[in-house]
Amino acid sequence: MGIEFADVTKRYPDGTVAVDGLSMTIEDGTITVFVGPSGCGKTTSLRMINRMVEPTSGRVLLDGKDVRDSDPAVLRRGIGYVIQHAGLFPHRTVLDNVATVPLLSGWGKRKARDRAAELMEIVGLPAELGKRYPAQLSGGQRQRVGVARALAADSPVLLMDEPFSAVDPIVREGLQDELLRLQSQLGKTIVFVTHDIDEAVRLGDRVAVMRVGGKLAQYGTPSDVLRSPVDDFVASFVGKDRGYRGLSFVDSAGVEVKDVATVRVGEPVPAPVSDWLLAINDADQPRGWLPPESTVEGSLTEGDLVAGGSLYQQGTAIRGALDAALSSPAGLGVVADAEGRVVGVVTARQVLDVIEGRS
Ligand SMILES: Nc1ncnc2c1ncn2[C@@H]1O[C@H](COP(=O)(O)OP(=O)(O)OP(=O)(O)O)[C@@H](O)[C@H]1O
Repeated sequence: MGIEFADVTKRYPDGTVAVDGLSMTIEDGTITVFVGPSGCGKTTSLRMINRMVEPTSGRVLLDGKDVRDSDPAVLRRGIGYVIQHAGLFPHRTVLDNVATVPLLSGWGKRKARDRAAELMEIVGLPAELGKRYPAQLSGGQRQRVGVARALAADSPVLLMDEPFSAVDPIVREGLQDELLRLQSQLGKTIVFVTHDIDEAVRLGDRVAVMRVGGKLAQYGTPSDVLRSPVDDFVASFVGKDRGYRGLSFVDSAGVEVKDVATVRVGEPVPAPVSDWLLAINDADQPRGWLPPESTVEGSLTEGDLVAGGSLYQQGTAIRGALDAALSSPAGLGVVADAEGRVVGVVTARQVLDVIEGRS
């Protein structure tokens, strides 16, 4: 089910223009991510799809039909919706929260609960939590219940407003992976809001970068946005490509691995530090990153370092290379051999080039 914004503007009663002349088409079966700084109109745009917010002018079309022609309650029942603070029913058990929509759709209690149990497993919740009440869960667990509940609706359109923002990075990555895996099976039209560009390029088939004032700054594939930002705002939002050069070779997955400047923990650091330096230990394993402009008195200690991102092990699935690049504070994904020794680095752009067959 595709979605179209046709010159949509939303001005709130106090005069705030939250969305200004938005025109874009969201393709059926894709994940489209609205990303941008706080207050740029992402949530407002999302809520105009299910009529929680009505446009001041312009039209929102769902499957070619103006959403204003649908009864809001009926429209919302047919669209899954996940929000940051999951909005669970406090007096229902977790299992019954997840089973809400199947029950409303007339499934028997048993079947609805079986499905809910399956969904809990899918989002990584232990079965025994099903008997608890939402207040007895951590924030991250509640969030996963919210995702499971929205998936239970099994609607062709899923709206997700910062669904993973409140969970810790490891859990968040797991949820992102689950979402991608589910999406590869289900092919829903997912509209996802985040302020996190890494999350946006990781999840999005298309990324819509918005700027404050409710204007669409750029709309394209993650690689379009990373490779060819249309202006300085988008360029600074997606982060600069640090253009590393050096000796390189091509990994078995086709990624060109470049040299990286390293410093060793326990040894003095030559001044000045003008770029990110990768800190390694005596076994040549990565320990973290030393930021530009750092001053280190005496020998380098782990306390001087910024924690590194994930490691990409040479020859493993290329996805890991992208994760390593996107999760690295230096924008450089660390490539390691089977013993965890540093081989070199890759950038997200390089990996995207390989994925797209352009290099
Ligand atoms: N009900 C409202 N009344 C008045 N102004 C509002 C209302 N809701 C949102 N706004 C304003 O509209 C603008 C866009 O808000 P919106 O929540 O859509 O942005 P956002 O990009 O989702 O931000 P965030 O990432 O902080 O949630 C902001 O300036 C916000 O203050």
